[in-house]
Amino acid sequence: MTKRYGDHLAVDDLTLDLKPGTVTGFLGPNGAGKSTTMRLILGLDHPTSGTALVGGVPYRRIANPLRTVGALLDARAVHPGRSGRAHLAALARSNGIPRRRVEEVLETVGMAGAARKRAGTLSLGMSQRLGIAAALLGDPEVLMFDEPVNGLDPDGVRWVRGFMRSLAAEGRTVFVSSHLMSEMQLTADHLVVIGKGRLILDAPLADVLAGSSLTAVLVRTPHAGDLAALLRGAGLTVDRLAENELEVTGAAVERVGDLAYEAGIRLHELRAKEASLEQAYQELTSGSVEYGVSR
Ligand SMILES: Nc1ncnc2c1ncn2[C@@H]1O[C@H](COP(=O)(O)OP(=O)(O)OP(=O)(O)O)[C@@H](O)[C@H]1O
Repeated sequence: MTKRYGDHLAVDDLTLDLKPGTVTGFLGPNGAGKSTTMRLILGLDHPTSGTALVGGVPYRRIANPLRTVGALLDARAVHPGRSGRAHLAALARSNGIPRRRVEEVLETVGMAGAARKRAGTLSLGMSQRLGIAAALLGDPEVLMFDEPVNGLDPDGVRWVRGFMRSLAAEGRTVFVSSHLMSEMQLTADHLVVIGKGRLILDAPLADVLAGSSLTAVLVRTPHAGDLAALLRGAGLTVDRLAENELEVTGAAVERVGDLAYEAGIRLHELRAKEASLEQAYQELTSGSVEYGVSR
């Protein structure tokens, strides 16, 4: 899809395929086009060119959309004078969803006790929970959340994380945007990164972390000199951190272990030191075009 506002390209020739059974984390700097992409998928805005399909169908053609796609874009977009329960009941009625489902989702998100409060008086965290409840109402196969942990306390953050994982484990397609790299590292299986509306990266989380130049293998051995020479000979980059400690880049932990074993070099420690997603993300979005699109 492409979305142009005047001469500003908010989404620039973006192609994505979101898979069931997966939490796809959607990352990008402010103004990158994440919310716009979600709005385009939900038919809240029209792409300038291209299409978004949900299960092969444009959102606007889905008969009971809440039963197919649940979304939380803006937790405060609820009538402030209505109770959480009344809000959910209205949504259920207009989408042919049985009334008992309202109590179920209130229970699921842990706000049954606050269901009578007017939406306008809820804390941001409780509003987020109400928004998640609304997204779940139709028991949809596809769930989209724009910054769902925004405003949540640590307990709430942990709850959302576990919840996203369990939705994906049930085979649902979960698409979630966030600014919190550390959070995505714990939540997502797959990452999509955009910058200035363009796709920068579309890859499994594990590949992103492994591909970062900051990912290294740490080795402790009484024969650090011999091992360093051996690994350099095999084309790897080796830093000697201490008398008996090396940091190796350019190979996975298995390769380093195998090379040492074959040369009969005793190891006292061998472990992968993963780059944090934060670091990998910074490498990716540092603005250089040479990162381009990679899969
Ligand atoms: N209705 C609109 N009219 C004009 N410009 C818009 C409109 N909606 C979004 N934009 C612009 O499109 C770009 C992408 O905005 P969008 O909200 O999708 O980014 P985002 O990645 O969600 O950002 P954030 O992380 O800050 O929420 C921004 O430059 C924004 O100003």
